[in-house]
Amino acid sequence: MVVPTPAVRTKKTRAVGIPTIDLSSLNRSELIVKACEQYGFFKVINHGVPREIVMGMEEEGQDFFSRPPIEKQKAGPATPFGYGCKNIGFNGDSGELEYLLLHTDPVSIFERSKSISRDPAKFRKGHLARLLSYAQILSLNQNQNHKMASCAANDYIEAVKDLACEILELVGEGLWLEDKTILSGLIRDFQSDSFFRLNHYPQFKDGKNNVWDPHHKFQSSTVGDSKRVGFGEHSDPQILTILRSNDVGGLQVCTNDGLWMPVPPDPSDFYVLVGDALQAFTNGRFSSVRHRAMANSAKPRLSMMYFGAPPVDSWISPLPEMISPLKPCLYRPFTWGELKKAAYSLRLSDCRLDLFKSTATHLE
Ligand SMILES: O=C(O)CCC(=O)C(=O)O
Ligand SMILES: [Fe+2]
Repeated sequence: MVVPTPAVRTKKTRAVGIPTIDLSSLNRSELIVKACEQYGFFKVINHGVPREIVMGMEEEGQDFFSRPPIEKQKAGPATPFGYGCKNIGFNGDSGELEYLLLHTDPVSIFERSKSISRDPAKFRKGHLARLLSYAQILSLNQNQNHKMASCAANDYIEAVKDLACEILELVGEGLWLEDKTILSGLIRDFQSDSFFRLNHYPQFKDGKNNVWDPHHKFQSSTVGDSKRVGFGEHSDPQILTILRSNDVGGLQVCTNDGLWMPVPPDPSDFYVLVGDALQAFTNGRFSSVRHRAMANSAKPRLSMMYFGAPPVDSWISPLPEMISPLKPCLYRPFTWGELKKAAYSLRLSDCRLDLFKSTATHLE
């Protein structure tokens, strides 16, 4: 047995600039690497994801969460995929939110589609990934405009997956990796274990003073003094997260000096978060960003996360280019399945990557 390090906690907040990367700029790969090193977090603009695709997904998400609980529960419990309310994970973490967690892996969704669809043969025609997600959304929508919903989800997932891959290829370029597609290849893999998550944070009626006002800077007291946690402090275990929210604030990221930085919402752009797996691949040159979402707004917040992950059996270990006599290998090789299992068996805020350090203390 190995013991994870307790999480760093802090109550302070501060407003500082968020690194913003123009994906059409010439020096984008250097800027991405710099942002991943300094913050493990950045915003991308000029990303090329069409607005209609994003808005289509937002509408479907809003429609889903506006339904009565009994309808939402038809998506099945979120253990691990489906609809969840307040409970996060399996170990007692909770927050002021409801969510829908979907697997983007075509094979497992295909399996699920057999028990969902009234006409499974229909699902076997055409491109699997498209048809399979269709099956999941169909289960949520029953007889309602499910075709539209399935297209919205598939289009969105495809678009953000492409964006994640483009960013990972730029990371490969910026790090001078011999194979620039080594990381993107993992999430493009047919068996990639990537997830898609929609979080809905209901409005907070007493939170009038805490509404995000785009015309004013965050005051340190605005978010820092607000106690309602929507999604507690954690890092994402996957390679990379592509996050987008409606125009309501709540996301905060933890800086290297342990301060919470409020992230202004920007419905037209995406935020990118380095996950634990990328920290391991880069031998700690990038750090996964600790983040949380507060739920203090007088308006409901809807966020959408694409978590880019490798196939369950694929190995994660520091890339050869990241190792040198001065930077010895920090992590032993492990599979994504092992890291995921560690994440499921620990609390949300635990630093599960510590379990895989070369020097981790093994307690028998
Ligand atoms: O809803 C958000 O803005 C953040 C949620 C989050 O960090 C997650 O689902 O992993
Ligand atoms: Fe997260």
